[in-house]
Amino acid sequence: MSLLQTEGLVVEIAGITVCHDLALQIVPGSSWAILGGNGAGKTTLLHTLAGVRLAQQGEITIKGQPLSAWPRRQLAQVVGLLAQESSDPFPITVLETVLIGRHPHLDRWQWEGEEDIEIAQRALQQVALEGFESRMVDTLSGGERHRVTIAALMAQSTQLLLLDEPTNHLDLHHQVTLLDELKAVASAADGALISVLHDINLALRFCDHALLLLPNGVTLHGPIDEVVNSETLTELYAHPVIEIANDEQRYFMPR
Ligand SMILES: Nc1ncnc2c1ncn2[C@@H]1O[C@H](COP(=O)(O)OP(=O)(O)OP(=O)(O)O)[C@@H](O)[C@H]1O
Repeated sequence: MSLLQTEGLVVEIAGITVCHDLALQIVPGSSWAILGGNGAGKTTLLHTLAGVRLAQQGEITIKGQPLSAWPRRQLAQVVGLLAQESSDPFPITVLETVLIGRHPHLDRWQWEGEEDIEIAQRALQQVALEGFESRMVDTLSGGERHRVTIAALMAQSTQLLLLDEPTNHLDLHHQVTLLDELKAVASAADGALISVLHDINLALRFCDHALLLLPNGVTLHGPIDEVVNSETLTELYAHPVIEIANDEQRYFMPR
């Protein structure tokens, strides 16, 4: 069964059609990239798939059940969203922040238990922040803060991971290792990932499928090796893109 499916999906925002009549099928084990220029509507689409905003038309189903029929708490046990920016309205430690990821798994008045703390600590190890548990998040660097947010998502233990620019603020090493870790988390849950990415070469490395958001709601989706090439990328970014290949991998660069 698909983890996520869309039928006839129409998403619009601010007079822009993000997608028109989109039929997607996201199955366990797959890793999707959403690609498009600035303002194409990648975040808007991701938020629509997460149930944070409503589509103009069409159906979204999660594990065979309409998205709108999922109670919020149960949905948060299956679908996790890594938003582009996080805010810290009050003083909070790293461990407390990661434990927020456990809330969908707790009853309304239940405190986090030993197992939740172990899960949170494991997530901090996965983002290479062990030892940071009692640090206040407002003292962290941008990259460290972002890794805490990723750890909270990992601790949420969902099958479907929706990632909005997961490599923001991360250096080259952490881009690669954290995408590896996120893939491993999804794989261990027999799940899938959908990532908004601006780096085509990271998308080729970590994703097996791609959804391209072209102008006027036109979309192109399928196996990444079939839909990503210099012609489609040149159209997507309205900028000439060239391909360079070796025996193992294709790379794309702006001309
Ligand atoms: N709350 C809002 N009110 C009005 N317009 C909005 C709002 N949110 C987004 N938009 C507009 O909708 C369009 C799509 O925004 P979105 O953030 O989904 O694009 P994106 O593809 O993720 O962009 P980027 O690559 O720059 O992050 C943009 O033109 C944006 O200005």
